[in-house]
Amino acid sequence: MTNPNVVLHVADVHKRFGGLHALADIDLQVEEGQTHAIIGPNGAGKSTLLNVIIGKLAPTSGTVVFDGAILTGRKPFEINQLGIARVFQTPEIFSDLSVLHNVMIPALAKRDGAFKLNMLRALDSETGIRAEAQDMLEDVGMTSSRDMAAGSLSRGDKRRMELAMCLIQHPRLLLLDEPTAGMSRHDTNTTIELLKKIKSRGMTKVIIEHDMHVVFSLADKISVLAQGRIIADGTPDQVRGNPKVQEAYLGGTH
Ligand SMILES: Nc1ncnc2c1ncn2[C@@H]1O[C@H](COP(=O)(O)OP(=O)(O)OP(=O)(O)O)[C@@H](O)[C@H]1O
Repeated sequence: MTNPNVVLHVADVHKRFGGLHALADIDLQVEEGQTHAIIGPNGAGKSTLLNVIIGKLAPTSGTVVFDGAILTGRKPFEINQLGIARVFQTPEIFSDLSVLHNVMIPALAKRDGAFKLNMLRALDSETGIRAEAQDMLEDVGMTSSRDMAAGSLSRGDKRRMELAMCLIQHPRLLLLDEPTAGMSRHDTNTTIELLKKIKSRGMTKVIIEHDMHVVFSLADKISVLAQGRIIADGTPDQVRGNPKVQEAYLGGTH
């Protein structure tokens, strides 16, 4: 039976790269308001799965349904417009522009349907979006960096800025690809607190993460991928106690 709380359903998805079966038989159901972590060893298929969800890769077979709409076959910007935003492993930012302007651009692009070069000229006249971008920067604790060139930020601050760039789009589903990669323990803990704050507002999140401290601090549900298949699925306690997971992942080098 279909669970009415499921907002994202990856149904029977396969992805082949030539002879490599990178995703096999993937069935993933993400419930509204939950933080769903996808973990697994290197090469398990996590990024491939995320890329299938956001429309960057077409599955070989199977479908992805978000909030009743079939995503399969749609372009990444169309999927973004339906309410899915992604925080990348490597932030995509405009290095020469200020932090504030970087946060304004996704809001303008969403409003106008696509990014246009003349947006850069119009940035200062967009007072409403400017005020909202300032609020987002306050949320991620970056008000004092507002006028700095984005390229001069530390790695941790770039990632926090990118989170503000996603939040300003008011996504229904936020996809996070290793949000704390390369961060110090202090920045990691700040990011965990920030993501908990977002969760308390009811935003649904799918998170790929290698750091088990982050996963177990944030996740309501965990799906474990190994060699392209989901080998376990459940609450953190269920997954932690699953011998298959311990063998494939937790007991390994991670
Ligand atoms: N575009 C591609 N063409 C061919 N093979 C690919 C492509 N993208 C990924 N693969 C292969 O698919 C498998 C899954 O890769 P993927 O990057 O999804 O794993 P991952 O779980 O995200 O790994 P990591 O934790 O190292 O980022 C790997 O064997 C990888 O080499």
